[in-house]
Amino acid sequence: MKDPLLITKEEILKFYKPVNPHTHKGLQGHAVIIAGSYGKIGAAVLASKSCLKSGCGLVTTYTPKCGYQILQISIPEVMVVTDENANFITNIHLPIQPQAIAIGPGIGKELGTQKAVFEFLRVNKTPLVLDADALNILAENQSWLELVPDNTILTPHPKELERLIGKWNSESEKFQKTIAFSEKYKVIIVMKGAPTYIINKNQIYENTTGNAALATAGSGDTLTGIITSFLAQGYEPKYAVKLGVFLHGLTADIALPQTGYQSFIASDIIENLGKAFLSLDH
Ligand SMILES: NC(=O)C1=CN([C@@H]2O[C@H](COP(=O)(O)OP(=O)(O)OC[C@H]3O[C@@H](n4cnc5c(N)ncnc54)[C@H](OP(=O)(O)O)[C@@H]3O)[C@@H](O)[C@H]2O)[C@@H](O)CC1
Ligand SMILES: Nc1ncnc2c1ncn2[C@@H]1O[C@H](COP(=O)(O)OP(=O)(O)O)[C@@H](O)[C@H]1O
Ligand SMILES: [Mg+2]
Repeated sequence: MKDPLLITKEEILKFYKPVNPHTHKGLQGHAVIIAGSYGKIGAAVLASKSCLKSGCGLVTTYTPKCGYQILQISIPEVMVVTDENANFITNIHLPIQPQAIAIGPGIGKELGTQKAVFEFLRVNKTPLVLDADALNILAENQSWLELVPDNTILTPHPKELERLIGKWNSESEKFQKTIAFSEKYKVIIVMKGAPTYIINKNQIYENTTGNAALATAGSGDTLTGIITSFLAQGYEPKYAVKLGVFLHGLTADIALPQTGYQSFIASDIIENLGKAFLSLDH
């Protein structure tokens, strides 16, 4: 295994694009977040808000009917399209053509949702981020991975990774299996953890930001929103993923002196995105 390349501010600044003063929301990208089910609409809220707060021009969230008011009231800037089902997603129909789509946070594994994910993957050609239950559904239906576009970004935590690639007996076996999976399906894998690694075929990158404050519910959901935002803004997947992982971790490093480890919650990631961006501009 090659030594990982470090994701540092210096590396990020090689491809980071400051916002063009003449841009408008139509140029800043339109992202769709497919997320949520009864009791887990918070995952949709966190992913959608972090997507908007990372510079995406327009965000549409696709969620079951029970998420409609929650989303409209908690984030008025986000547009909402609802599924025909009240409590979970059963049939994904998007009335728009976005530049990037994320699917998975909080969607659950109901049979109807599994079928909707299959139908979606069968027709979708848009750059994609797969997280949480979308990964769990794919782990149980591995042949569907053939439907995933090249350079799709997968963001498993260790348990989700294990469901996808099987158990490992050592760290080096974990990397070997993840590299093999990335090569087989031509996907980019964010191996979330402390630290987070990015596996892009046989390239390995190690993130240098973040701390244990991120060990809190919904912090992965916000990472999904952030990466999807950069994909929608036109960053190539290999750059969207590095910028997303780096800034996500940086929010926790910035917040730590104020929040300590214990009182930091996923909403603090979103709250500190502004300072994280500003630190790239200086
Ligand atoms: N507010 C909302 O709406 C929220 C909604 N959410 C949504 O809920 C859904 C279920 O997601 P989930 O990740 O909680 O459940 P699941 O996939 O069974 O994994 C849990 C198991 O994995 C392991 N594990 C995890 N991390 C690990 C690590 N770093 N290192 C090592 N092990 C680790 C750990 O296993 P253990 O150590 O306990 O054996 C743990 O028990 C999903 O759709 C998500 O988006 C959540 O985002 C929360 C906020
Ligand atoms: N101890 C830690 N140090 C650094 N980052 C961490 C730590 N614990 C968790 N994280 C980060 O927090 C996020 C957790 O993601 P995930 O488990 O999917 O959360 P959720 O599903 O609740 O949103 C990942 O980005 C992971 O790297
Ligand atoms: Mg998660």
